[in-house]
Amino acid sequence: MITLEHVSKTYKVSKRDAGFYSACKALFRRDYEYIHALDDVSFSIGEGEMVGYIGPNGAGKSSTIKILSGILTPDSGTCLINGRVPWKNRIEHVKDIGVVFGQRTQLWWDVPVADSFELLKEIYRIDTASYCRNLERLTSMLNLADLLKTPTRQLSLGQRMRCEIAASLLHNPRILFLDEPTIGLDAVSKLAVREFILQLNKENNTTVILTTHDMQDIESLTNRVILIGKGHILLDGTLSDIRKDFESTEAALADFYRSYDI
Ligand SMILES: Nc1ncnc2c1ncn2[C@@H]1O[C@H](COP(=O)(O)OP(=O)(O)OP(=O)(O)O)[C@@H](O)[C@H]1O
Repeated sequence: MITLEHVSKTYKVSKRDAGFYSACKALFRRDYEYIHALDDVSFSIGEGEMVGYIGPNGAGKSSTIKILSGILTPDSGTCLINGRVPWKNRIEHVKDIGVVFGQRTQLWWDVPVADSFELLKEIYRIDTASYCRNLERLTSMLNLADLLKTPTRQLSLGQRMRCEIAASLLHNPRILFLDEPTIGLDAVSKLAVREFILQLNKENNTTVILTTHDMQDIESLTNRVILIGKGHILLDGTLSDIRKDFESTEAALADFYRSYDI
């Protein structure tokens, strides 16, 4: 269903020292630095799988998710999702995927959440019957009834995240990309979000790819983990492959990161 083969991505960023002299110099001559975010990344994920995509800061997780969702084009390599190349068939591809970036919003800041949902209905061209059915189900599962009339800017982080997750699922996607979906949530909201994702996977067989630094998210949601460090895939297995004799997954991961110098 999802295949990524030999994908590499390098960012070219301009660099300059601080200060007026450097700013003037940069007008005439720019220095560039190349950041190899992904280097020969390959994996495949089957329908209905729940996979944790983990690694330290700057490892390349978000870059991978952006490539999988069609936002970013890799420099080399191939990616096929349900037979489509995400960055080439974007319009068709977005109908199949839902994306939640925990640090960004897809809701319009100043309008009530319900209006954002209506806009998404038009953008995704969701027919009215399925929209109403999905909205009703998501409202009850994520406990949104009291939030729908509130403008996004007035929601707490946890409330907003529940609305973000609902927004990403209104069009019934077969694949859900979650990039740190529980960041900053309190314990109750975390549990509610986890429970919801489990239920979604069980009932709809939705494929879920989850990136997070929260090992409890990984432990409770996924049975397969792909570990990336400095743009390379280091491990594709289970949490017990990482954990081995360590007391906690965090300790095992820290040791793993140290041993790979990542
Ligand atoms: N738009 C960009 N321009 C330049 N460099 C970028 C850009 N986006 C990411 N990078 C760099 O690419 C590398 C991988 O970044 P990425 O955001 O994919 O990592 P990540 O694993 O998601 O990190 P985190 O856990 O901190 O979110 C980092 O070194 C980052 O600085």
